[in-house]
This record gives sequence, C-alpha cells and structure tokens, in this order.
Amino acid sequence: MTIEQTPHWKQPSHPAFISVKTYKEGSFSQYATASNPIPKNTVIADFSAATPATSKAYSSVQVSETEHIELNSDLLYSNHSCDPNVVFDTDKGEIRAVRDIKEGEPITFNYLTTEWDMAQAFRCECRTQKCLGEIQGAKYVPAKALENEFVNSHIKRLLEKRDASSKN
Ligand SMILES: C[S@@+](CC[C@H](N)C(=O)[O-])C[C@H]1O[C@@H](n2cnc3c(N)ncnc32)[C@H](O)[C@@H]1O
Repeated sequence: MTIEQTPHWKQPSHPAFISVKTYKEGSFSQYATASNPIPKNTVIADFSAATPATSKAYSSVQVSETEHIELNSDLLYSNHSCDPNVVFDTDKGEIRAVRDIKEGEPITFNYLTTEWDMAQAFRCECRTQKCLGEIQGAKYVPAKALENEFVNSHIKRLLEKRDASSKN
C-alpha cells in the first residue's frame, strides 16, 4: 500500500478550527487538533473539497450505502474515537462539534457512524471507557453498540437490513 506523505491540498485547509500534529514516527502518525476552542454544535467544515473515491481506502469516508469520498483536506487527519467530539454528518454534508472542544484537543469522530466495512481495520487506541477495540466497520458490531450515538442514515439502513436478514 502506498501512503501519501505530502498532501495534495494547501495546508492548513481549515486554520480557524484544525491544526495538524504528528505524534509518532511512521505511518498514520498525524492527527487533527482544535486550533481554537470550539463550542458544541459549531459546524467546523463541510465536504465541499471532497471528490468521489474510486475505491474505498483508509482515507475515504462512506457517504451512502455504495458511495465513498476523498476529503482532500486536513479533515483526513481526524482520528477515530469510540467517544468522539465531532460527527461527520454525511446526510447534511457537515462536520459538527458534539461537545465543547478545548484548544489542542484531538478532533475525532466515530468511524463506525460512516463506514460499513472498512478497507483497513485497526486496533483502536482511543483509550476511552467506551472503546470497542478492533475497528472494522459498523457491519461487525451489534446495533446496540451504536444506539446512543449519532449514526448516519446509510449505516442505520445497513444495520436494519443485516439484522432483518439474520432473523429470517
Ligand atoms: C484517515 S486516517 C486518520 C489519520 C491518520 N492518523 C494519519 O496519520 O493519516 C485513518 C487511519 O488512522 C489510524 N487511526 C485512526 N484512529 C485511530 C485510533 N483511534 N486508534 C488507532 N489508529 C487510528 C488508523 O491506521 C486508520 O486506518
């Protein structure tokens, strides 16, 4: 797998909200942090820089049952958390704070609220009490694990279909 080291967009892409930091050597070592305090419910970005993804990848975001996009911005560096501080609302086309975020705090969303069956699974290092461990996509978790979360409509539909067919 080739991992692009140099972003093809102009950085910083969202200076009022996102500052990209590096925390370790090697791949997947960067993460988005809040460049300023962000109050709950602030819309920090939209998907206007996004383009359709030719295939799903570690970098793509699922926006419907069949479609994926590439973000083409520093939003790419939003890590996953099982107890996140933003949502990627693909129905409204916006990224929103779901609680007050302090300056310097990592900006995270729950990948299971957009991704059904991820191209690349990983062992979650969010270290929150809600941590689900291996993150592979919503397909691999019981619907109950997401019942108190904001979940995009395509994931709700896919969970309903999966659970309806498993009853037959
Ligand atoms: C879209 S990238 C996010 C930015 C990434 N940290 C980077 O430097 O490019 C997604 C990848 O980041 C890593 N990642 C994101 N959230 C993580 C988490 N909570 N625990 C461990 N790895 C994570 C995984 O390797 C995942 O495939």
